[in-house]
Amino acid sequence: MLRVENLTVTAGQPLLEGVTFSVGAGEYAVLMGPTGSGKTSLLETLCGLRPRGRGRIEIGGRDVSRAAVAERQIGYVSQAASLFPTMTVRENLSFPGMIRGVRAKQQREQADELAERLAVTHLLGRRAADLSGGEAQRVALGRALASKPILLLLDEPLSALDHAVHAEMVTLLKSVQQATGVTTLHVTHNRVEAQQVADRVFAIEGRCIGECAASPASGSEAAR
Ligand SMILES: Nc1ncnc2c1ncn2[C@@H]1O[C@H](COP(=O)(O)OP(=O)(O)OP(=O)(O)O)[C@@H](O)[C@H]1O
Repeated sequence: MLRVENLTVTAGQPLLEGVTFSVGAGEYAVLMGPTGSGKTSLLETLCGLRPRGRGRIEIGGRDVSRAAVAERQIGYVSQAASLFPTMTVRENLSFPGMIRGVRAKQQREQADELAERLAVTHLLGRRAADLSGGEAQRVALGRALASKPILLLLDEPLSALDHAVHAEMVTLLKSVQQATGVTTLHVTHNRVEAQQVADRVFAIEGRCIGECAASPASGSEAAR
């Protein structure tokens, strides 16, 4: 689970203040908010990539407010898939295991299992630079899951995909999240996407975050 208490998010200047919310273990939460309101900065703060002004971040019942990035047990898929372009898909999927000192055989087995789950087995030998946008996002999701995170952060993972691939990825994201049970926080501008995946929806209002009582798509147009 993720619990955030009274957090300040800064990027040069304070963006969000008194941020307090929680996502239960195994829940799929979506965060929405206007462009430039601080969604990416919040995710980066949760990861430890950006200094936290003040406040407390608890992941899986552990206070990680001062923990190093690698100790937070977070899988992060950023806006651009950010794969290692000259590495193959297998090498990208094996990378988290490799830096944790996992044995080569286990790395191979884990890459095979993730590739099967994400339907990219046929791409294992291909360089990441040669993947389509949808393929790259599948692999980025696999790489984020390879470290067996207890919290998965997704920053607009589907925003660059065409309609058909987008629909496939929504189904895949939801099924992978349910199968792994990983607590998830997914940033999107797309209200329909939010409605399709979310157990709970949060929105940035001013400098704070509030929970939306109703489904974000009801009675309104999709933001897409
Ligand atoms: N390193 C930085 N130094 C100064 N300002 C920054 C820095 N990083 C981000 N910002 C600013 O902070 C604000 C919030 O940026 P952020 O990327 O968190 O917004 P966002 O809600 O994710 O936006 P979008 O929906 O467009 O992706 C923006 O005005 C951005 O220009």
